[in-house]
Amino acid sequence: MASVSLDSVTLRYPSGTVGLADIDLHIADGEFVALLGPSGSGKTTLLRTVAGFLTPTAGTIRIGDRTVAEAGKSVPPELRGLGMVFQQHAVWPHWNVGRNVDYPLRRSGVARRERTERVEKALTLVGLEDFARRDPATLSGGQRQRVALARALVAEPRVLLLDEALSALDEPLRDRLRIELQALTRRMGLTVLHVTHDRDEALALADRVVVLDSGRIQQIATPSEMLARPASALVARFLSDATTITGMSSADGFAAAGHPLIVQPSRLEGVRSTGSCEIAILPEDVEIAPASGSGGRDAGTRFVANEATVVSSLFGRDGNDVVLDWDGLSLRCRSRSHRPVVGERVTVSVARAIVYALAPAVATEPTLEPAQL
Ligand SMILES: Nc1ncnc2c1ncn2[C@@H]1O[C@H](COP(=O)(O)OP(=O)(O)OP(=O)(O)O)[C@@H](O)[C@H]1O
Repeated sequence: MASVSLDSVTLRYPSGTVGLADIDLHIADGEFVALLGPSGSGKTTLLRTVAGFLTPTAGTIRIGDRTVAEAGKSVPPELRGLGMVFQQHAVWPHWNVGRNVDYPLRRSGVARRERTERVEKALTLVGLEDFARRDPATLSGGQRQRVALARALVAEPRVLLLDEALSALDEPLRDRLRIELQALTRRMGLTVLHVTHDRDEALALADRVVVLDSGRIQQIATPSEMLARPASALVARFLSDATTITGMSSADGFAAAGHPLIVQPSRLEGVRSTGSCEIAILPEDVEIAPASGSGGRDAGTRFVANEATVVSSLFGRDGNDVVLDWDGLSLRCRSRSHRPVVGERVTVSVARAIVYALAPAVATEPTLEPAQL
């Protein structure tokens, strides 16, 4: 097994698009790292650069103590000692399962007897020990993906690269394979780099999660750290469906720009300077309760500043996923006790908000319509 290090890696496509910008990432030997990020953020580009299908424009990549990419030098993928599994089960239909798994060993000229043993061992690892003679066409999606995994593992890779490897599978099969994948890779002590667009999957499997945006690393952290302390408003939005809003921070707390939201100082975390800023409110930090009376605009005249209208209310195992329209602000909350109905008026209070500094260019002056929450 081996570590993977990227130092100042930049990749610019011939079209001029920046795929990766100044990436510094060190994956320890035996670590499971998940790459997350919005569509087009550079996840696949990063994985393919580590794999050797793309050559960085600048920077260095090391696998173990070997430099595999640096200015003017790129070791081809087949010589990097990697195993790879992609979203589409790349299993050759005209070969039986055993032959599919045997392929990397035949290609590297491993002797027949050793190949037989290793194929058997790899199929046993993924729970397909009786499937060597099966025609891939007779397998389920999950079984075909296990064949792909066995073929990646048979060559005893130093690092396993997974590109949306479970994404084409339906639940609950996907859930089962997630469990198997973690058990297997931890037992083998494999270094894993796993690209996924599934936030829960990344958080569930990884020792550390990397969030990318526009080819840049936004945050590297353990799943629990990242959930509790997202490094930017973007990470909070992307990872936790946080609501973000700009405004002014002062000793009196936060006052939103053009919105009645006020958050008391004791409920603010993060950057504590005064001036223009952005806050992120996680869904679990919004508290709602049925509004008293008819709520909202009293007889069409009095505006009740901390009341909102329920736009949607989805049932969830960990609480109801509720979206509110609060004076034009779409606010997402997770309500454990109360499942409101669409159109209902509720009172809103914010238990915690995380403050982020704003770049001066995008700072906005607040229009204050204070409401004490
Ligand atoms: N071959 C290419 N030529 C030019 N630009 C490319 C190429 N491949 C990707 N890009 C661009 O590089 C950026 C990163 O793309 P990439 O496929 O790595 O994103 P991603 O995070 O994997 O996205 P998704 O989740 O949609 O698969 C995007 O702006 C994309 O349009």
